[in-house]
Amino acid sequence: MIVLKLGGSAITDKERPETVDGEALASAADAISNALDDGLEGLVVVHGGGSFGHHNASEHGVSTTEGTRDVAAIGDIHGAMRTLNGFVRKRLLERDVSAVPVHPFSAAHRDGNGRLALPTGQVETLVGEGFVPVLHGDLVAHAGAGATVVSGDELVATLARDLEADRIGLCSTVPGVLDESDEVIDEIAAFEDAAGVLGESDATDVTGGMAAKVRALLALEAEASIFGLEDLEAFLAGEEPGTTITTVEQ
Ligand SMILES: Nc1ncnc2c1ncn2[C@@H]1O[C@H](COP(=O)(O)OP(=O)(O)OP(=O)(O)O)[C@@H](O)[C@H]1O
Ligand SMILES: C=C(C)CCOP(=O)(O)O
Repeated sequence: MIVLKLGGSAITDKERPETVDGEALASAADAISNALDDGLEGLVVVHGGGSFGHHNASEHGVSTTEGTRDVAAIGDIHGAMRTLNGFVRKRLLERDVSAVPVHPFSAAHRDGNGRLALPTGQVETLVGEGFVPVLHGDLVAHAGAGATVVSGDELVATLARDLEADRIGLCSTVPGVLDESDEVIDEIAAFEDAAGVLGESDATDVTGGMAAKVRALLALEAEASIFGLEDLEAFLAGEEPGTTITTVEQ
């Protein structure tokens, strides 16, 4: 089982609100379709927001911890992510990938401590039936806070754990985690290894950018890779491009 996140910053045009990067999304869809044609089985796709979702959430003052009870704001933020989900699935369907939507707002929630609960039975069953579920960063019901943002990275972490993923890939707009000289760091085994260079996103981003990504992946038992779009095909073929987030015995 592979859990793959298509970073919002990789598949959208960050400079323009609610604009897909058509070429980038097409190339991601090509890589996925080719890998399935080559025999890959068991793929779950999660995509982030990029120029969708983040600015809507930011305008409404909503983040992973600051919630809203304003139904118009919820419609706006969730609606933007559904729109992007439609674009992603369309590009996959055009290439005969059996992509189906799974919207976290309808299934997941956070408890009063902000802990995420995401049922994964439907995702597992869909994969078993030959589908490619396509989830997305979203809003979720949050006890005591209304609705808060859940990032695609958090969804990846939960799915990877519950579905016992063999491989986890985060395809972003950068070729990996970069050091002070903008060189890709091959391996990160502890947050301290890269704490000095881990920052937020350059774009409007309510979910914490690269630092949050590395933190979420370090908590997992399986190894994960962070890489750029140009390495998606290699990752799906079994290679470990970009930065590998290694696991520590727990
Ligand atoms: N050390 C670092 N190495 C690489 N990128 C970094 C680093 N520190 C901060 N960043 C920022 O993190 C961004 C990647 O995180 P971001 O959350 O934007 O990615 P994404 O998952 O592709 O997008 P989204 O969150 O919209 O789904 C990079 O574009 C860069 O601006
Ligand atoms: C901003 C929203 C609603 C989702 C963000 O998901 P992410 O881009 O994976 O952090």
